[in-house]
Amino acid sequence: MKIEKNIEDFDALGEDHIGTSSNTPMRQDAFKLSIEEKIDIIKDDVRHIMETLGLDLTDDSLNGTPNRVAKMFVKELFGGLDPKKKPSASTFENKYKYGEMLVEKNITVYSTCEHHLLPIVGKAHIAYISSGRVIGLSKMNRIVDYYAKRPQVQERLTIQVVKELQEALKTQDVACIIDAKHLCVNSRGIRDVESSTVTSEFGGKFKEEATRREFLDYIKLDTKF
Ligand SMILES: Nc1nc2c(ncn2[C@@H]2O[C@H](COP(=O)(O)OP(=O)(O)OP(=O)(O)O)[C@@H](O)[C@H]2O)c(=O)[nH]1
Ligand SMILES: [Zn+2]
Repeated sequence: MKIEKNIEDFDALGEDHIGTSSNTPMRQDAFKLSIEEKIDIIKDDVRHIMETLGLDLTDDSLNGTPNRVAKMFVKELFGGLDPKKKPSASTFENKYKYGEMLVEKNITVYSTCEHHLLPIVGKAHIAYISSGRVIGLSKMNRIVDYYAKRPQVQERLTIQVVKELQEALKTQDVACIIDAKHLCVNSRGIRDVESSTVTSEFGGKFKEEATRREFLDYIKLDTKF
């Protein structure tokens, strides 16, 4: 396949440039195939995996699985690789002059670990201090969901959420903490059911102890899954 860089598509993905640590590593021909073409190719790949495992795909319970999995990958679990799905982060003027921290906590995170393609399930907590703009509350949940719907490592997801909000809100004063369970740790390998992973990214004023403490006090990090 011809490799061509399509800068517009990458910009729409929210990636300023390809290959830096906080960007999702993408092939340069990532946008050459349509959604339908991707589903068609992945369907055959899933069928191949299942047949290699020895499964009889003429069984009426297994017959639809390759197509089902392909659709789920492209449209659901990894839908955040499609720049068209990027939520519009509508912001408004801070007319009410609200000057304190705003915290959106317990945002549900469903993502997929890029090392094992197993679920990451947890909660994200976001805080920002307005520099003149405010953002619709649901947009923060949508931004988390968009970046979560990719093969991910939790560190990158945390940073991507903060960068997106910093850009939308035109301020560095944004923070995100994610507390999540990785099924690759909980259900296989070391099989530690209890452990979870906490990641954080603190921008601007959140680098200061008092501001960071206020955020942590609001969320109390008592997340239950
Ligand atoms: N830093 C980081 N590591 C992750 C994340 N999700 C999964 N991992 C780790 O990625 C590592 C991959 O290590 P490998 O040794 O190549 O994989 P593996 O042989 O399956 O390792 P085990 O899980 O220890 O059985 C594992 O230690 C996972 O726990 C994440 O979001 N961040
Ligand atoms: Zn994993």
